[in-house]
Formats: sequence, structure tokens, C-alpha cells
Amino acid sequence: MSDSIERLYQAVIAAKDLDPATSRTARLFQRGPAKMAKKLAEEAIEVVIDAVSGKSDAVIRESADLFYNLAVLWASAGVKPEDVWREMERRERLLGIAEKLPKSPVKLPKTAPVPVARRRIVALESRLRKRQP
Ligand SMILES: N=c1c2ncn([C@@H]3O[C@H](COP(=O)(O)OP(=O)(O)OP(=O)(O)O)[C@@H](O)[C@H]3O)c2ncn1[C@@H]1O[C@H](COP(=O)(O)O)[C@@H](O)[C@H]1O
Repeated sequence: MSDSIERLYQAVIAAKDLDPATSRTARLFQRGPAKMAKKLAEEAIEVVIDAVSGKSDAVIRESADLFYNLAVLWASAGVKPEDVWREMERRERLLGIAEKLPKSPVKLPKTAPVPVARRRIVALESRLRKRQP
């Protein structure tokens, strides 16, 4: 999948300086990040609505539109697909799955000086203790 997104990203980069009259991508770049963000949000909502309505085929189509509008916003923000893959790999290494890290360090009570990044180790220890005879 990442190859498809990377090819799409390259196509967006190649199209951004084309004639806005004929290229949707060039038109989005001409109108700027606010318009790109609006389109991305609209596509995300369309995916949600179709998913909730059980329309899988529509979810597929709208997801492709979502990826397109995300690639446009990435390009506009100077983000490359590999930047995102690197962050996902970092999370996978840290948490075992590509999971959203807490936005800010979790405020732990004074008595539990365990840093957030090691919370799973604490959970594993407690599970190990339960198993021990
Ligand atoms: N992958 C896409 C792609 N996916 C979706 N879209 C456009 O994004 C729109 C998303 O659907 P919407 O219903 O939100 O759009 P719309 O309501 O029809 O139009 P607006 O109301 O947004 O004006 C579709 O109409 C498509 O035109 C895309 N437009 C371009 N690409 C690729 O981007 C590259 C550059 O193409 P141009 O932008 O045409 O130069 C090429 O490789 C294209 O294949």
C-alpha cells in the first residue's frame, strides 16, 4: 500500500505546478492549505458516513479520495510519505503496534515513578506476577 501512496504523492508533486484550469492538484495548490484541509476533512466525513451506512464500495472510493487529499496536504506541508512511515515504525517498535502515543506525557501519581513509555512493561510484570504460583 505504501508504494501506491508514494506513487500518488509523486504524481501530486509532479502536478502541483501544472495549469490549475486543467489540473485539480494545481488548483488545490493555487487555493492553498486551507482549501486542501477543507477537502481532506470533507473526504474523511464522506468515508465515515459511508462506513456507518455500511456502503463498503463507497468507503473504498472515498478512501482513495481521502488518500489523494492527504497526499496533497502532505506535499503542501513539506511532509513526505517516508516521514510518516518512520513515525509509524517508531510507534510499532515502542508499543508493539502502530498506536497513537499520548499527546502529552501521562501525569502519573507521585508514588508510581514509571515513565509513560514503559507502561506496557509494568502491565506485563503484573501479568507475570499473577501467573507465578
Ligand atoms: N488520485 C487522484 C485523485 N483522487 C481523487 N481525486 C479528485 O478528488 C475529487 C474528490 O472527490 P469529491 O467528490 O470531493 O470532488 P468533487 O466534489 O467532485 O469536486 P469538488 O467539489 O471538490 O470541486 C474527485 O473529484 C477527483 O477529481 C483525484 N485527483 C487526482 N488524482 C491524481 O493526482 C494526479 C494529478 O492529477 P491532476 O490533479 O488532475 O493533475 C494524477 O495522478 C491523478 O490520478
